[in-house]
Amino acid sequence: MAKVRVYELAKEFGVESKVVLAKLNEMGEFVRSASSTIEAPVVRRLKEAFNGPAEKKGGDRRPRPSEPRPRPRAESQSSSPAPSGESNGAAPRPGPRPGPKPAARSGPSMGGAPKPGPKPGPRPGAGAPAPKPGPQGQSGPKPGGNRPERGERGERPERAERSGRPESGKGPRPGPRPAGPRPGNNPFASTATGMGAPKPAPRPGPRPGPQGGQGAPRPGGGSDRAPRPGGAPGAGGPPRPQAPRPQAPRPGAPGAGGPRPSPASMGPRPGGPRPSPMNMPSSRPTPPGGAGGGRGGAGGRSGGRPGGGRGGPVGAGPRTGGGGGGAGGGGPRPGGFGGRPGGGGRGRGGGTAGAFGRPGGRPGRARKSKKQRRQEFNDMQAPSFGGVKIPSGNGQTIRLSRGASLSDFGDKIDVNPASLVQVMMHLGEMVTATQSLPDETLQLLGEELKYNVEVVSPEDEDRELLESFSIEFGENEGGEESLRPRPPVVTVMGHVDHGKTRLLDAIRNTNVVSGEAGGITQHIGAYQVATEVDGEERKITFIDTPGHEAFTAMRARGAQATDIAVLVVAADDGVKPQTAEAIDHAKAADVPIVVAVNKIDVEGADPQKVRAQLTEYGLVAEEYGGDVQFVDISAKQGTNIDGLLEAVVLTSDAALDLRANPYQDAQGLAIEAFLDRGRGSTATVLVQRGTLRVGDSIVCGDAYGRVRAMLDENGENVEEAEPSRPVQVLGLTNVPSAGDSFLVVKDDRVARQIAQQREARERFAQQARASRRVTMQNWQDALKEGERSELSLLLKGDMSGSVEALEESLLKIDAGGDEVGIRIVGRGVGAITQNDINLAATSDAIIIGFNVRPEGKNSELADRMGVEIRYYSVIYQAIEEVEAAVKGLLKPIYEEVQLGSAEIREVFKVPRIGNIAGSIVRDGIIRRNAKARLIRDGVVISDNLTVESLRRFKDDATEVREGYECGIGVGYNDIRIGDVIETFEMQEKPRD
Ligand SMILES: Nc1nc2c(ncn2[C@@H]2O[C@H](COP(=O)(O)OP(=O)(O)OP(=O)(O)O)[C@@H](O)[C@H]2O)c(=O)[nH]1
Repeated sequence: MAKVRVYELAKEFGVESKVVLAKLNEMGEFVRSASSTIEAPVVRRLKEAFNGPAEKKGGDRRPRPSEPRPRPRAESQSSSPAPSGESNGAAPRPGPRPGPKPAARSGPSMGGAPKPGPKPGPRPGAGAPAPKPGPQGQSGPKPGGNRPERGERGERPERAERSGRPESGKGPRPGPRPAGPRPGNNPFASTATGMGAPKPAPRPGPRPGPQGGQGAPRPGGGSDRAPRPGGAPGAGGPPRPQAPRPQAPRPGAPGAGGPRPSPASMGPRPGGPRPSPMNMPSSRPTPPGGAGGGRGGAGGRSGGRPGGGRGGPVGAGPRTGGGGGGAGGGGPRPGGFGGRPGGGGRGRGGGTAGAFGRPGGRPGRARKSKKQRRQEFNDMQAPSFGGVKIPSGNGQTIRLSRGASLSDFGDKIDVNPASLVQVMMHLGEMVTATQSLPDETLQLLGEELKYNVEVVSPEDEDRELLESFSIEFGENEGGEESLRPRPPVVTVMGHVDHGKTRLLDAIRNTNVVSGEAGGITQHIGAYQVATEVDGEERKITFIDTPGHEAFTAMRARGAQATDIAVLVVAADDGVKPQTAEAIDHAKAADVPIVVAVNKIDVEGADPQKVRAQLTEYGLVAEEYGGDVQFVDISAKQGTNIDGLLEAVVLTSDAALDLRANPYQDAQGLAIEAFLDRGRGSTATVLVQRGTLRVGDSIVCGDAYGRVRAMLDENGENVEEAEPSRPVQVLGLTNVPSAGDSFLVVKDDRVARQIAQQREARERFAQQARASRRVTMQNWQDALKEGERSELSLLLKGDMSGSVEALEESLLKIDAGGDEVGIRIVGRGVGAITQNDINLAATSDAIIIGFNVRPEGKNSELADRMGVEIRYYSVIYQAIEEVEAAVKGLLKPIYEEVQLGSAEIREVFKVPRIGNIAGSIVRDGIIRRNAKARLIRDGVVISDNLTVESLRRFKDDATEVREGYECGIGVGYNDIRIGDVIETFEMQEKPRD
């Protein structure tokens, strides 16, 4: 739903804007003025708030007799239970009910009161019985009938006055507003009654309806009541928007709503109102109530309500007694179906529609605005997905963040996420509204609904964020003339123990230019060295974190810091698995490789063999005609380190054009960062373009601040850092993450705003990840949803013995046969590392930490990545908990549970949708999306059906209860009058 303004809602609810504002306040939504807009979710809650109370209180609310009805709507809600009489009228709607007039009571019998009624509530969905006017009549007879509320709402004060009956008042009409809350099933429910009506005579009189007797208090019915303005629930049911207000009754109008054109044609049925096809607007069956009314003289007329008329008729007709209707028959309610004035008694009133159709009343009055008609048309056109009607798109593009949920999707297209969940079920995917979804799923849903879904990556989002500040990240400013050469940035990769760390140490100590050895005393994550090549001093920057993990982690974040990879291969060991992996990663990043054949000092070392092996990976040495530099070295002995540096420089010159603009504001990447107790946030950044200076305002990830000081790898202060220079920056507000980009902005305010927006984005993303996090607790849900059938664990312990014992015990857990299993995706000794968390995240595993804890900030990392870590120090406790979780994983056993059945009383052909069964619920409830079967003469004609659509009049209903009419679509066209639709659902059966 689109945003609406407060005054529009007020109009819809039939109250003053300040009442809505006050209600919003109560709900914790602070809205400034009547012209402020409200978000769709709030509108829904507000509607519930206005309608809901009515329902619940239904009975009570009745207009208090005495109450004058000041503001009709408002009051209605507050009003106390009106005397019975009033109840009748009460429209379910929110509308304020006019105060019930004392008179109302008269009708006690109608009682709406009587009924247990309590639930007068007009709640729409509920199907509540209530208000239906028509029903009154019928319902009157039926117990259900009592929904006082409706009546109340329905009426508007004025009307009441006119009518002279105070009582009538009750009905404050719900509303004049068209949009009025839909009463759910009820308003028309009465109608339903209508159907019922035909049935055994309704119970006549019994209802205490205030109004006269209508028996039922239902709105519609109440004879006495003054006509309710359109609202009368009774008849017309809830005040539908269109419903005409009751104006004075028009004489001719048949109370009942006059002839209803409706298709329904159920006409034949005696009193019954015709069920209009549920769906069809036009057809609504007449409201029973009306009927009743019809009879009741008075009531009949009441029909006065413009719109209402119809109700009267129908119902009325038939149920005479019932209705007692007289009462009201329809009385006067204006709006409702109630009879139109004239029509009162008669039933058919102006051409109204049938029960399911629009309210009676003169066509003129009921005339809908263009907008309403268009909306209605659109609704009818709305495609049905799995029984849910959702306005489809027109190929519009909607942008969703990577990992968005159905809830996010719903917000973008103004559709309730619950409907999207159903659509996904229809598409064969069980997902929850808040579950983060993969790109393909979002796109699939978009295709189904005819939207072009564009999933935006975090990098794109960040680019857009910066663009909103007119900042471009990642490009050198200016033309060629502003570019200057910059040193290559190198990462050392290779198999375990092949000497990467030793090589980085050796390079540090071989600063050819400075001639210093061991001068570097600090590890800051990267360092720069100088070497002479062809008599020229050339600098090289080394990332001081060996291995391809950091390299790939950085790339995974969209950051590429490395220009050249040095692949270390031990000459005595040759190519190993991680050597191959490193090659793959470097190639994937399109980074040239220089091979350092290490450990040539070791006996048995065979550098040529390494060259030969690597040709299989596409790395062919220059001496063999290839373009890859191989340098034989000994990191341990410091042999040929400068040869390696030279090879790096030459490769850089040959394969790369490393230039950057040093004259712009600095941009680059955070290599590593930590919180220093004395100096605060300390981040090593690699400047990629521009020059970073002390005093610059910078933002790095979600950290920002002003550069207070910069230090190099020797711990010395640096005033400025040019491209490819790594420096440690002090002055950030918090600690950024490795791979975060940094940039200098014009002032602290911009830095803060960018950082805050990034932080908010990350928080949302984190919430999304956390919502899909796999935990011991949500395993059962995951299993039920068919997402997984095994519990994956990663075990970490303080000793290999305890890890083995734990694994052995866990694998012995009897999880219930083959249904559910335990899978150990990894095990190890020592603290929980980043790799453990990565592995657990990618395999949806839970980490079991036995006497160990995450190292460093890995606990936060696990949180961010949605990985649960459970800590134990007693092995039995771990086993017990895992066992409990696994047993819960046992797949549930389902059994069929009957929900209810409905008899088909009319078949409506709806273009493009198929046949809809105009039915009356005979027992239980009919619930949308429930499974169904079609039974004809006791024989199952079709099984495996689904209640794809369920309507009460024009409104979609979630469920419809016994005694009410509804339109049911089961996606099966061979349905006939007299067939029974039986619905059921599969419920989980507890295991023994
Ligand atoms: N003889 C000899 N030993 C070396 C040489 N380079 C490294 N080593 C030894 O090999 C072992 C592993 O060296 P590291 O530098 O830790 O290897 P690494 O690749 O960093 O290992 P990981 O950090 O585990 O991946 C150490 O004992 C080094 O002393 C070398 O050139 N010659």
